[in-house]
Amino acid sequence: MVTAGKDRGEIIAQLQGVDFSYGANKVLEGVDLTVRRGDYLAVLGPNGGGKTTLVKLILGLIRPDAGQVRVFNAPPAQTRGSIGYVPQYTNIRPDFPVSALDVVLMGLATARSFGLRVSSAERDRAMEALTLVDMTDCADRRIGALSGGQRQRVFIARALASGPDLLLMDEPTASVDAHARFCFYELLAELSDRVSVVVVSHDLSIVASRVTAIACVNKRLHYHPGPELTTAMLELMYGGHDGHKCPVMAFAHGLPGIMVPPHGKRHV
Ligand SMILES: Nc1ncnc2c1ncn2[C@@H]1O[C@H](COP(=O)(O)OP(=O)(O)OP(=O)(O)O)[C@@H](O)[C@H]1O
Repeated sequence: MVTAGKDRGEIIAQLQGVDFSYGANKVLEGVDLTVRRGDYLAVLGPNGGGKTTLVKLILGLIRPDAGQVRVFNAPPAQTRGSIGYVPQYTNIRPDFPVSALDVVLMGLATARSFGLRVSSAERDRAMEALTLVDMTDCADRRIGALSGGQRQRVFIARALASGPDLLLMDEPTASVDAHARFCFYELLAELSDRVSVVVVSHDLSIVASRVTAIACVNKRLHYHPGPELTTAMLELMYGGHDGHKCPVMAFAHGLPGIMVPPHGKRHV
């Protein structure tokens, strides 16, 4: 079901020289990004910086004004099945009458006709996906009765059920408390051995998890192939320059797990 054993390092998604505007509002400019098999990439940036727009481009929901987006070297609209997408958390009615397992089975719905009975093989596949996110105990529980963090795991299982090559998540920890968030990031690190992971987040603490790379987006994209936030990245995200540090930069310099080289000693 998942992609363990495939060629680590193979290019899965690639953006080259991408510009995108909503009308007169230029949101992304000259964006280059390569996602490879085995990556666990955190995409950070301020509100309105263009992170969700980047996600939509990779999903092929919108097309760039300039440059190109390729997924497995094809237009993303043709290779959508290779991406498991976990959208930003949306409220679910607590009395919504579907179980966690039903939700995961929905991830297989495109692979079979709606309305057909679920086969035992599909059920096994859905349970396997729930095992990957450590949620088998909750398979029969109502989705609306689960905590925000548990629900997120079920939505990840739904995205994994069809065996994607890339797990793409937009703000998955919005409704998850600090402790559960740490466990959640550990889970993503474990999953990245089987499926490449790209996580859009506002949460700088993700950098202290086992991410393999960071991309900071604020119209332009700054990529760093390691789990460090560089000074250049913080400047891109939050502004400020030597002698006029913004509060986030001052904070980040003292945050355990976040390594910011001294000013004037930049990684990139
Ligand atoms: N459908 C749309 N039509 C017009 N403008 C849009 C649309 N979607 C986003 N924008 C604008 O594009 C810019 C980038 O938005 P985007 O959602 O990509 O940012 P983001 O980094 O994901 O922000 P956030 O962290 O707040 O979710 C913002 O100025 C936003 O107002």
